[in-house]
Amino acid sequence: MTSIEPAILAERLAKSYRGTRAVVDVSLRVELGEAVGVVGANGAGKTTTVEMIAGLRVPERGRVRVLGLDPRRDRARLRQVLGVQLQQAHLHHALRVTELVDLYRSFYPDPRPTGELLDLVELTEQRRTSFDKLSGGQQQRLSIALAIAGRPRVVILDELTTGLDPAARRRMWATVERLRSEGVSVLLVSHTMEEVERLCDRVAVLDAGRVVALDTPADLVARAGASTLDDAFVALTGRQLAKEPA
Ligand SMILES: Nc1ncnc2c1ncn2[C@@H]1O[C@H](COP(=O)(O)OP(=O)(O)OP(=O)(O)O)[C@@H](O)[C@H]1O
Repeated sequence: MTSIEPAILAERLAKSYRGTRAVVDVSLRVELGEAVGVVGANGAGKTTTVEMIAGLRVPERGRVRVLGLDPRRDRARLRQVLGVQLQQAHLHHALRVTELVDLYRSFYPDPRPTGELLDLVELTEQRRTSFDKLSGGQQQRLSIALAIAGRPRVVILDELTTGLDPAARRRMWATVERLRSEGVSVLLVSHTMEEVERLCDRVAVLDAGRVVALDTPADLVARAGASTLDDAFVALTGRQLAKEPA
């Protein structure tokens, strides 16, 4: 691992599930300290892509490197530098919030303090609540705290704010901005154009398992001859954005 390696390098990834071609050909690169958004309609292949980058799914084709590490060969080292928050957290439901946070902290040599993590995601009041008694948004916020417990250098956030109320969403954005100010590289899957515009340097637009555009938000808008990123998305993919639940 050298310092000149990009944070994330994904080359020509492909993955099918029993005949469904989820990812056909995806390449993307996240430079050190950069935040890249991944947008696309439901089923475009976003989660499958980030799961392959995180080493949670084996690509059928293509190559992934995270800070120069191979997610499969260098699994133990990768765990020390990569934080992953996925759409559905598979956590031990009977454990309390602090127990889960402390369990995750125990995996790392220099974890963030428990109090700081709970504070960042505003779960201090719920610290003694078991995971299965948290609301959906609280579970989501906890999964973000766990993803950053080990001070990762790269984070993958899959639908960071889906299901969060507007105030919680803004706090999550502030958390990502703080990570960025610490030099953390970010790959962020999102359905919210406002979110990627605010948080990301560049945005990859996925459609039917392929990257159809990868550029700064401003250049995507200009290239599509659109006036907003929402409009650019529709022009680039021919699809309406999935509406978030109110
Ligand atoms: N475990 C699985 N088994 C079978 N098919 C799957 C599985 N996971 C995803 N798929 C299919 O692969 C395709 C891509 O799914 P994926 O979850 O990667 O898309 P996505 O862009 O993240 O969608 P969303 O915005 O709805 O989260 C879809 O057609 C989906 O139905």
